[in-house]
Amino acid sequence: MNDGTEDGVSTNDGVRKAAELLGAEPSRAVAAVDFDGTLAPIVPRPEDARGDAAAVAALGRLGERIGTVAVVTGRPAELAVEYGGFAEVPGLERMVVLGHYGAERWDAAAGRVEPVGEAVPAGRLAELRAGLERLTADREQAPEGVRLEDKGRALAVHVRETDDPVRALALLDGPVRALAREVGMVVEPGRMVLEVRPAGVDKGAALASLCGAAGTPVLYAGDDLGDVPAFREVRRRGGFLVYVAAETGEAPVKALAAMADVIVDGVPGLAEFLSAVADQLA
Ligand SMILES: O=P(O)(O)OC[C@H]1O[C@H](O[C@H]2O[C@H](CO)[C@@H](O)[C@H](O)[C@H]2O)[C@H](O)[C@@H](O)[C@@H]1O
Repeated sequence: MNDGTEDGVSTNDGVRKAAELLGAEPSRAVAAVDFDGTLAPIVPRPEDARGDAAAVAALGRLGERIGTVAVVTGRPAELAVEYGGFAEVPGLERMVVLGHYGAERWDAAAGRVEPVGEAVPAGRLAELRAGLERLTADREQAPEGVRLEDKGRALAVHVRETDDPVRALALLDGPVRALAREVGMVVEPGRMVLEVRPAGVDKGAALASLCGAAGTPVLYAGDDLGDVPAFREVRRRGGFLVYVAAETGEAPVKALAAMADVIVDGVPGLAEFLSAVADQLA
């Protein structure tokens, strides 16, 4: 954890404030975290990402003390459950995973994924897949190292493994947006990635449906642009926000840093923070 002095809030103050908020009504309280870059360290290949054992255990410790713990992610819910290693972790027996930015919900208690809302027709996804395959095979528009991740309901174009990711993103941005428009989907930019996903969902709406009525005490932690709607929703509800600053040397996400109550150093910083909040609640 850093001392959070950039925004004038020490992390110790943050731990105390977060524990006070969640502890005021523990049975109603919600603690939700993003997956990649928050609970799982960033790695070059999406399929190699795994939940950090200390961070997952800390989330479980919170789960033993409050009503709801959740993961809100752009990943398919089932994949986040598998990569997160949530099975058998004490305190996560009732956890919720909201996948695909809220288009899927997995409840640990039921052990299955339910779709939320309308799915994009298979034909449009096939059209998008074909367009992105053509684009990423074209070396004039997609440099060596560009990778396509097929997530079923969405596709992501990754540039982390190219020689110059910033240039690769600049080259791909226009063509990816054009393909998204053609199939009526939207582009979600993230850390070294451009994702094409269905419109009509975001992490703010997902979190709102999880929290329900106003007044639910809520803490949220995230690291990327896709978390901005969740940060806004939590701010609107008077909740507590943790920005997980990148450990990989990437530029900070200013919108998150500006709204955060506390800034922690990467996934290990979040593990330490959640664990300290759980200690205070004990
Ligand atoms: O909402 P999130 O849980 O943060 O998911 C957002 C995207 O994360 C993944 O990509 C990111 O993590 C990869 C593994 O560490 C990394 O290689 C990549 O550069 C990051 O952008 C994931 O692959 C995407 O599908 C998610 O949408």
